[in-house]
Amino acid sequence: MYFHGTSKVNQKGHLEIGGVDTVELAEKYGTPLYVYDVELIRNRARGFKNTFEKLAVNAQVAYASKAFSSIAMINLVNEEGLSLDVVSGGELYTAIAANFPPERIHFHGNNKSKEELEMALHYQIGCIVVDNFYELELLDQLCKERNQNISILLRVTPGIEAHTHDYILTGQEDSKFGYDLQNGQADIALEKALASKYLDVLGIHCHIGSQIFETTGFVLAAKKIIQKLASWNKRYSYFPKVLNLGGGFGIRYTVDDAPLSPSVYVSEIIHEVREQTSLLGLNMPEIWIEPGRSLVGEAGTTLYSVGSSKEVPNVRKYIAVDGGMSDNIRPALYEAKYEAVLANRPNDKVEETVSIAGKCCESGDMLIWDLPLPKADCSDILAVFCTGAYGYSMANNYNRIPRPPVVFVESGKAQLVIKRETYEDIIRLDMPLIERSVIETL
Ligand SMILES: Cc1ncc(COP(=O)(O)O)c(C=O)c1O
Ligand SMILES: N[C@@H](CCCC[NH3+])C(=O)O
Repeated sequence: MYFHGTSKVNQKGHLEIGGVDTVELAEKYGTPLYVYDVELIRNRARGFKNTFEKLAVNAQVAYASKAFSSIAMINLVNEEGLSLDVVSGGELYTAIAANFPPERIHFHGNNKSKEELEMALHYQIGCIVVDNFYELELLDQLCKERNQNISILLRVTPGIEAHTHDYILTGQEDSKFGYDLQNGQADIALEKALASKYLDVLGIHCHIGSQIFETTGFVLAAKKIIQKLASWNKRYSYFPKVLNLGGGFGIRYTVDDAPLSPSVYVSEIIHEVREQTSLLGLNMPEIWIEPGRSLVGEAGTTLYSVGSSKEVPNVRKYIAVDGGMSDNIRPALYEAKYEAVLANRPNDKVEETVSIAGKCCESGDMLIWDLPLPKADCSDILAVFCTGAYGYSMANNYNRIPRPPVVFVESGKAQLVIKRETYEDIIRLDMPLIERSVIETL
């Protein structure tokens, strides 16, 4: 069994994370429960930052908070001196509520609303990553009304097909995101942005996709963009201060995944940018990246209580847990694979192969197919590894299931950072049906 970060088997024979016994965590906070290994997150953050420092490159590492956003998480990101990428008013609101310095916030999104852009202007955030012509005009107009300037990055799609699941590809030509680098759209966007009195074009952004295991896509994207920058330099006398190459660095969910270390991704990208810029006689821009999954994914473990089971003779055995697609929709959405152990006896001999079902009323609510396990029953706790990214952040209330709490563990201490939702929370926004005669017409 592969253990991430500080996870190990302790003297009681239980799974321990961050020096805390997970069986005790399950007893204290109940299940399902998301547990985050804070030391692992810190080490990843430092791994990215230190590589840039060693290579003497001006850089910003921005945590893509869509992977997991909460006030404590944003506090941790701030403690580690990272910047922050937000993609909605809700993520921005969380960052502001966590007292994150607005000047280190970058705002993404392919359809930011007027209200969201106004919010970003109000808080004077570091930059807005402009995605399309509609946004460019809207932002320019809002800045004019407020007589305010804002820094922007232009998001381009470099026409790269990274090797990953189709649903998490973003850098290809046929994508809803960004200005196409090759068909002239990006040139027009730059002309328009440079002509604006209010928009300061700080740089260019691209993000080619997620859960990527090779450097080829990043390197190719960097090369294509720098070649375009050379032509923009000649044509518009414009050269960006910043080149943001996005996130997408892959992690190890299962034995089949072989991610590179942060230092390899970063060094190869920097190598290419240095080579291309010096070849074309250009300055070295500041390099920004936006890791999400690679900072928090492996740090998260979900603890579930084992419940019912069902044997389909000669086919398979289902074991159901007290969560499912409501706290982890990735298997249903992307056929994502996970590994798991029994937290209360991870070293016990494997006796059978079972499939882990969730409790939602949906046949597709399966968390793991064909998992080798000891014979498990309702006295067992199942620990599913690597659920830290896009787990809580994509959790939902399907079947009106309350979302689980989140606990941070570090150096033998546990802290509840998101409470368990209650049934009252579930009906909080509901309004009763009222007499037709008293309903006001619009
Ligand atoms: C623009 C942008 N930046 C960063 C990320 C973070 O990606 P990941 O979590 O794969 O590092 C995403 C998500 O894919 C994204 O869309
Ligand atoms: N939510 C996706 C990745 C999308 C990343 C955001 N562009 C996942 O769980 O893998």
